[in-house]
Amino acid sequence: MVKGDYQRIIRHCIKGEEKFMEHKKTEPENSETILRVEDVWKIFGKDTDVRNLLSSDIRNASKEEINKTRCVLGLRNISFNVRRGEFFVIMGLSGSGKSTLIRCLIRLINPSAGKIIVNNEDICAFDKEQLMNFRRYTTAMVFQHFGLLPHYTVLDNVAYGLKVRGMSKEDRYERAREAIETVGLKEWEDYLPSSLSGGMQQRVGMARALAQEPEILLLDEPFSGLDPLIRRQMQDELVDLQVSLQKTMIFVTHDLDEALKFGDRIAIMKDGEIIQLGTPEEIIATPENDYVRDFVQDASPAKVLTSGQIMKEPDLLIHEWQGPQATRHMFRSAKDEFAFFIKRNREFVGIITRNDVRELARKKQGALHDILITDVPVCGPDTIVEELFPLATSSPYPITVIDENKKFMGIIYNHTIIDSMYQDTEVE
Ligand SMILES: Nc1ncnc2c1ncn2[C@@H]1O[C@H](COP(=O)(O)OP(=O)(O)OP(=O)(O)O)[C@@H](O)[C@H]1O
Repeated sequence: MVKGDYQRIIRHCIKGEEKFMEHKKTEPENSETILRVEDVWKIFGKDTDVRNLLSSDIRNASKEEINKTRCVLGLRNISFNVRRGEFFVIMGLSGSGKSTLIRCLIRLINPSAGKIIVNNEDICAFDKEQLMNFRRYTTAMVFQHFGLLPHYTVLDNVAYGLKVRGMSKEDRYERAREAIETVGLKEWEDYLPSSLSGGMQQRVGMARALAQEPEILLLDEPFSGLDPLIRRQMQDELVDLQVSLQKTMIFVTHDLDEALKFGDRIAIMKDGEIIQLGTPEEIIATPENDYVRDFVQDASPAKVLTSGQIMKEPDLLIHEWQGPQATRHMFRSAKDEFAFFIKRNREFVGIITRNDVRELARKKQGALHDILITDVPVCGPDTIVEELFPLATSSPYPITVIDENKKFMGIIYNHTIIDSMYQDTEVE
C-alpha cells in the first residue's frame, strides 16, 4: 500500500466511509502496471523540421534552443508507470505540457518519439482501427469544457459513445441510466445540457465517460471551470467514485491542493519535463529542487505527513509482568512523566504516570493495573497529522500509535506535531 492510500483512508474514515478503508486495504501493494510511458517526446512543428531535430543531439538542448528551430518543445523524455487502480496526477503550471501529455496518452496528439504501452501493447504502433477500438473500449476522457452535444438530452449524451460502439438501444440506455444515477443526475435524464449548471454538465461529462466502462479514465482539468464550492463537492465525489469503481485515473491539474487531495502519486511538470514524481508526502517532505520547493511551500506538511512518520520511541515501555517497584525504579532513570503499558504480545493497554507509580510503590499494595489510565488518545500509523490536532487537544496524555491489532508502535507528543509542521525537509 502506498502512503497516499493511507491519507485517503483516514480522510474517508473520518467521513465515516468504511468502504474506502476496505477497498484500500485490499489493494495490492505492487498491483500490475496498466500504462508504461517510455521516453516520450513531443515536438510541435513541420514533420521534416521535427525529424531533423530528433535526429540531432537534442537531449541536452534547452527549450529555448529547440524553440529557435521553428519547432516548439511540448514534451521531453517523459517516462513513468501507472498501476491498475492508481490515481495518478499530472500537475504543472500553464504551458508545462500537461495537456500535451494526457492527449498523447490516447494519441489525440501523436508523440514524436517514445512508447506508450497500455496492457503490454504500444499504442504508438496502433493502426487507425486499433486506435479507434482503444479509445472506445480501454479509455475515456473528461475534458474541462464538458463537450456535450447541445441538442441531445442528458441521456442521449451519455448513451452516445455506446451508440457508436454499436450497442443496442435498450442496452445503451440501461448503461447510460446507471452512469447518470452514479453521478447523481437521475432526475435530469430528459433535460438538455443548457438547462444544467456547470457542475451538473461536468457530471454528465463524467457519466458519459463512466458509461464507457473504460479501464483508464483520463481527466483534463475537469473542475477548473467550476466555482470553488461546487468544485470541492465534485472533488469529493470523484474520490468516492474511485473508491467504489477502483478505476485507474489519470488526472491533470494546475492546482496543488487538488493534486494532494487525489494523487496516489503526482508527476510535477515544468517545460515539458517531469521534474519530480512521487507520493504527496515525498513531494512535500523532500522537494527535489527549488522549483518544486517554491510550489509546495504553502502546502502544510500536516496535510500529508502521517502519524507513523512522526511517532517516536517512548522513554518507558512497561511490560505487564513488571511490578510497581521495578516500574518505579525505571522511572528514576527516565525523563518522561508517562510510561506505556503493553501486554506480552505488545498489545497496548494504557498509560501509567510517574506520580501514580510513586504513590503505589509507597503504599506497597496494589498492582499496576490499578493505576492504568486506559482512556487515552490512540491512532493508527496512517492518520494524517492534521487529523491529530483534535486528539492532541482533547487529552493531557500523548497520542499512542497502534497497529490494526492494537500492538504498540510509538507515541506522539503535542510538540512532535508542532515540530512536524515546521520541519524543513526531513521526516524520520
Ligand atoms: N498545437 C501546438 N502547436 C505548437 N505548440 C504547442 C501546441 N500545443 C501546445 N504547444 C506548446 O507546448 C507546450 C505545452 O503546452 P500544453 O498545452 O501541453 O501545456 P499545459 O501545461 O497543458 O498548459 P495549460 O494549463 O495552459 O493548458 C507549450 O509551450 C505550448 O505552447
